Amino acid sequence: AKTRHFKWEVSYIYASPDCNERLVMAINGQFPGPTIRAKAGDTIHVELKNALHTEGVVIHWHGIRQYGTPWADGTASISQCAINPEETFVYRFEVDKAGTYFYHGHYGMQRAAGLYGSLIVDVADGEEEPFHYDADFNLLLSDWYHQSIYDQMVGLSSKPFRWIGEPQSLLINGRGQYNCSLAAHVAGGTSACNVSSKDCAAVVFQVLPNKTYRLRIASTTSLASLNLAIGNHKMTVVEADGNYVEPFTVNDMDIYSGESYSVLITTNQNPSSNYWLSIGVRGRKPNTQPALAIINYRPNSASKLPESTPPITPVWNDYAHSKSFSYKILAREGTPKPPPHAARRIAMLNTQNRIDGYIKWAINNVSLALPPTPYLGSMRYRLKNAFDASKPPESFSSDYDVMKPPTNANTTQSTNAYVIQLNSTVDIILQNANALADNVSEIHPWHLHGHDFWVLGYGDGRFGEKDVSKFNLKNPPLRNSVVIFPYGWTAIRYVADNPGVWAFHCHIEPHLHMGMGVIIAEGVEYVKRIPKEAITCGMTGKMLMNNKLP
Ligand SMILES: O=C1O[C@H]([C@@H](O)CO)C(O)=C1O
Repeated sequence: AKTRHFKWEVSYIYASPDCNERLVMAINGQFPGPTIRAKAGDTIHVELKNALHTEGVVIHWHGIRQYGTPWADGTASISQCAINPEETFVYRFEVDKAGTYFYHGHYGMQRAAGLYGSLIVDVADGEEEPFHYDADFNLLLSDWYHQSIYDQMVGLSSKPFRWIGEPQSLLINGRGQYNCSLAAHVAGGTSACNVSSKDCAAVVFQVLPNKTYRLRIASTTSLASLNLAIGNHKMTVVEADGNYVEPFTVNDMDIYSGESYSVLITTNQNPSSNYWLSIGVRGRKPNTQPALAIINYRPNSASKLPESTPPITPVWNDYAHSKSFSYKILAREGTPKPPPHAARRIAMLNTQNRIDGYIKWAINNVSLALPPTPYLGSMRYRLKNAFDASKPPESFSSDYDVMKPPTNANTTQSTNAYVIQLNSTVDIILQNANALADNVSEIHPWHLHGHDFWVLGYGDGRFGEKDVSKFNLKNPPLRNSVVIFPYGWTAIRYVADNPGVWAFHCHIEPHLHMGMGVIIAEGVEYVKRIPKEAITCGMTGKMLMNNKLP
């Protein structure tokens, strides 16, 4: 195994991801940031310099469990202090499992400003993937707003509330089209794109006929749930979130923010043509053009536009279609199985609420607020009053009607955390509900830091004790992200085997900003000495200054 060294600088640059120039957060002047490619067992060493003028920054390595390095998880106020301008922080961690990952900002809404990139882990030398392919491609999917993230954040925390609305464009590897279509010549009804800048030209994937390609697809969208399809080609899903799944073949797939997949495609179509790859919006009434990329069968010219129309995204609220995809995802044989029983079950009700007229999201009526001192340090060194020491609720009222808006929408904000017994097995039931408006319940993709979990099942309506007997303990997929469908529930199980403090939250950037997440802590007393640079702020900063490191 190798140690791979990177020297990165985060700064804003001018770029035109969808042919409209804006400030974009970049790494070493690149947007999206550089792709990290490593082998399982390698150590990644990133010296991250904050070259922003007046704000802090952190980077989260999404899907990497950070065994033994919880301070490298890159979550501001949770695992570390935000890195100040001109300062450098070293992220050093092992990538222990092959798979398709990515990294992104985890401070304020910096992810939505463009702070993201791919992290691909190949199998270790001498190991083989359990499927064959000739070459692979990365597709990092995102959505893009023309409004700055400051404008967005202020709007979300203003009274009256100003919702950010739907994104202006969808991006594939940082490139998209705003209010126009690359396929206007065949699609009709849309205006043709004037792709004047290379920043926003069509992304081209060059292939040879009769080969098999692995598409590594990850979504780091701020808001949008996506559907991806390729004209004339079927896709065989083989990986989800860095875990192998039992292969299954589909014409199109949904992908939610925070998820990653690998699919295999075979280039067995008429080789004299090129084909569209399309991503469009699911789960919210779309007001954003699909993004298109070109599968370019060599030796055709890449600029030869496909003659067929791009695949059409399923209707946004066809949830049956989305569910049928999610339900097909099962563990590949050989995947570790869940323990047969859980020691604790936490039910988490997801609701939209109000505090003094400000709109929030809450879990069991607690809307997450982050403390000035990162939990990892304040818990490790047992500092008093660094955060709310109360216990967050284990469940919610038995008469809560998830099909109706909350009868009492008033919520409370708290920095409290779930403390989990080290090495215990925990079930979490994520329960969706009606939002503030009548007849509205939205998709929320939840992401757990520091662990993979098993997805034991999904259901419609309110979860009940009878549903426990339907849990899939035979071949539940291992993942780090999972969706809850409108008015439905999702059950997960995980083993709390990673000493540290971890976020578990909705991966929709504005929803997290509005409090949609919880903090879980386990075995913090076993965390080895935390690098001082990670905790030199707030109360841990004072502790270090007083030379009181226990
Ligand atoms: O958090 C959200 O707020 C709006 C809406 O519910 C209130 O304007 C919306 O669509 C969200 O997802």
